[in-house]
Amino acid sequence: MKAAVLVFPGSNCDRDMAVALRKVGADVTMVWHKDAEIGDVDLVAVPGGFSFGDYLRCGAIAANSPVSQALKRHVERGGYALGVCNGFQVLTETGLLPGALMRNAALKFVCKSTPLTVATSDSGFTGGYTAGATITLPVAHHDGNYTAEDAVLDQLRDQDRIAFTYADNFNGSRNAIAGVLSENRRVLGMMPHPERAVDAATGNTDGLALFRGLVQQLADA
Ligand SMILES: NC(=O)CC[C@H](N)C(=O)O
Repeated sequence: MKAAVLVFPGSNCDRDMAVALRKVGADVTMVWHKDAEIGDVDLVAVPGGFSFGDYLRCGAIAANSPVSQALKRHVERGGYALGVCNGFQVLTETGLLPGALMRNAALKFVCKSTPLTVATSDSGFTGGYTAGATITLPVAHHDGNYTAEDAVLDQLRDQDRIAFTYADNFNGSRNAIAGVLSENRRVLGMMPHPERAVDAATGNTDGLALFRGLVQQLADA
């Protein structure tokens, strides 16, 4: 699998993402946000962090970086994209995923490990999990409160595009949504951090199945 990890001023999970991808054998290139081309890759990962200091709205300025136009072209070509935390915020701000991430219900930054339900295993990202399984992943955000209009929520449910839900909906997300898929199921945005859960040395490997599943999916394609 060839992967690119985008890097914005203020990204802080870009290297963790690269480590996780390399762990499952990916050939990883880091791409600075001013680059207008990403190159021919299978996956573009948009990492977590505080791009542009979270000014304006989380992810809003990054969504207007030159590299985000290249990201859109990659997705239009049918490429895979994974946005984690700030990356999920960037994907909603670019319009590549529906909805928005608002301030957490308690208006506090939350940093902890939290249980999630795998809502669908029908995607390249979630195929390595069993639907309905509970996994635990770290979260670290202040704007993770997912919202969308009722019609969008209905569509996400009817099209089986909710990837993960919070078992304990600590941030107030509508329908406890922690991650959503695009219509072609090749773009995933999620607030929890699978890339921080890929090594037993750090106490959790529940994120590994996501990266392994993607490699498997690409190998089978
Ligand atoms: N870890 C992250 O990517 C955090 C995203 C964003 N800065 C927030 O706090 O909501």
